[in-house]
Amino acid sequence: MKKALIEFKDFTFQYKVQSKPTLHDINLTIYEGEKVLILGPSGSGKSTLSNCINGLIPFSEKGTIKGSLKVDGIETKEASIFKLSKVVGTVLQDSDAQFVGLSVGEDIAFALENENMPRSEMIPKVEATAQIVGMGEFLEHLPYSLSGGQKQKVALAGVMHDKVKVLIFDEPLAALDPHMGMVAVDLIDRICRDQNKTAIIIEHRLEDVLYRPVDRIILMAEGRIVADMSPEELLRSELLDQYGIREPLYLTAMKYAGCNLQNQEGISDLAQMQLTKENRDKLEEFFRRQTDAYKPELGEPVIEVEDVDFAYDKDVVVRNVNCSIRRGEKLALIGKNGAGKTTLARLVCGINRPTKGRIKIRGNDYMALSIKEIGEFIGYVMQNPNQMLVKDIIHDEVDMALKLRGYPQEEVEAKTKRALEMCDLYSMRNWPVSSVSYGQRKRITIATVMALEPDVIILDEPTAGQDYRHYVEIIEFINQLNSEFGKTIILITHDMHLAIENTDRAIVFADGEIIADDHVFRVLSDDDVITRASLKQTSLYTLACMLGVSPEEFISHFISYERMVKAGE
Ligand SMILES: Nc1ncnc2c1ncn2[C@@H]1O[C@H](COP(=O)(O)OP(=O)(O)OP(=O)(O)O)[C@@H](O)[C@H]1O
Ligand SMILES: Nc1ncnc2c1ncn2[C@@H]1O[C@H](COP(=O)(O)OP(=O)(O)OP(=O)(O)O)[C@@H](O)[C@H]1O
Repeated sequence: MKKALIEFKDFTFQYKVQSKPTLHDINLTIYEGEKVLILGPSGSGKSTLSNCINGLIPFSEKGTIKGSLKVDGIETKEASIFKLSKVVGTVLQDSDAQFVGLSVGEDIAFALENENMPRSEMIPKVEATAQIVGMGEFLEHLPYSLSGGQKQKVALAGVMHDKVKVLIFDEPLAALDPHMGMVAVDLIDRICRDQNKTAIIIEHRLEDVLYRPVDRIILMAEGRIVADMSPEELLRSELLDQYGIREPLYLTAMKYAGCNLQNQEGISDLAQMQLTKENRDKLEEFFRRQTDAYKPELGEPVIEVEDVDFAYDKDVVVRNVNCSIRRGEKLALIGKNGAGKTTLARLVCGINRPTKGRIKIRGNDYMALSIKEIGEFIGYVMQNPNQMLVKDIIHDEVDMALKLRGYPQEEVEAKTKRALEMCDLYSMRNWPVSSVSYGQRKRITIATVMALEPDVIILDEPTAGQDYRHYVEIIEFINQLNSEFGKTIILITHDMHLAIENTDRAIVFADGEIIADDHVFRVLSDDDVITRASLKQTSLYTLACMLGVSPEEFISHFISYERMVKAGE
């Protein structure tokens, strides 16, 4: 019989600063060697649950525990965080908070140094590990000089040599490019199987995590466990819908086609799934239905990037970039980690200026404009909310830029209230920023930028860390800004699901250069671009191949059909 490694019994936890418990009556056993996925809406207590397992609660985050939690036989509230760190390793949601070394190499070597491994043995191990996550050339680099995804890759490499029995991954995929996301899911799978480790994965991207099988899915809502079942059972149930979890794209397509999911075997593993005759016929019929391709109406160019290069010191990281973005466009900047997407966004906002070439805003060279002046026209929501937040209270954070710009008090209040309401934060406006979850912090930064009502909005991974309800709200809100107010939207994202459903054009980056600029569905049907830019096909592509129809046409049809369904809602 398998050994119980993590045992919650009638466990309740209340943060010191909260008036009610965040976790209620948790009864949960996780066995040695299991791979468990935790799903649940934002704020449902997923990170709190995992921080109880790794000991951050109650040692760093104070509060009251009732009931019992044993990890490898240790009652956590009676142990030290040092003792628990020998059993549990964590890849945190915020990779900035994760770095312990002064360089990439030192960081990856940390666990090995703790074991006093001789340098001659350690160096090749560190090099090999860095190679696996694609960071072999960055061993000497400093943490601050890495892109968001590069930091996440180092964090993953760092736990590969941990001798711990349990590994927790808190949203490991959010910052990784699509191909690296697949590598990470595979890596986690291999670590579990080869080293018999127990893995707990918290992730909103169900489609991406299910690239490799998981044993169980635990669904949390409002601090309680509401389901604990196999992926197969969960995907067949109504629970994803009921608790607002985004389902994989192929399931959406099957539902649009009217497929019967109850008698469809292998529904959690698309690669192995054998479509029933009935479902195949339904999907083929769905594909034959005619829909009009959607054509957005676009205005004049608002941003023009001409022959732009940019170098940090001597390293040229963006090379010969040319693109023109028109008023009212909704486009995605996609591509490999470290390819230069964030750098381009920073250049367009004037935070950095080109070392060669020029950028025009509304037809004029922007060199004469200050960052503040550019900020009136272009709003930029950064990838990591913790890099943007400076105030203690949510409301003060959102009204700060309006006050700095000297708006009359009444207008400041009205605009702040509107932005808070749009981001579902109004009821929390007087809360301290420090007491809300990562996903909630991301929404604060979106509200901060929205309050200024800029014409162009650049959002760096806007949906990372969001549950589906907030994902939909944010996306609908962004779509509304675009369709009703003609705002130009630029999404930097690794989420191909998001790009396919919500943008009309993708600019694809690889190694500092633009390698494609076309419709999203066309880009995602081009094998060469996918490989060079470290992208991946969505499950719609796989489904089209199973049906033997053109993936490009199938995806294009799916997008038009979905827009028609949404327009009718
Ligand atoms: N350090 C803290 N101090 C006080 N309250 C906290 C703290 N961290 C989280 N909470 C509260 O606990 C609740 C659950 O937060 P938690 O981070 O566990 O949610 P989550 O399910 O991981 O959410 P997300 O998907 O947004 O990361 C939140 O509503 C939050 O207000
Ligand atoms: N402050 C800095 N100093 C030196 N190099 C930097 C700095 N910031 C970024 N870089 C480097 O510039 C390159 C481009 O980084 P950028 O953040 O633009 O990539 P990205 O495409 O947004 O990546 P990701 O998808 O991982 O967020 C990377 O190789 C990165 O290491």
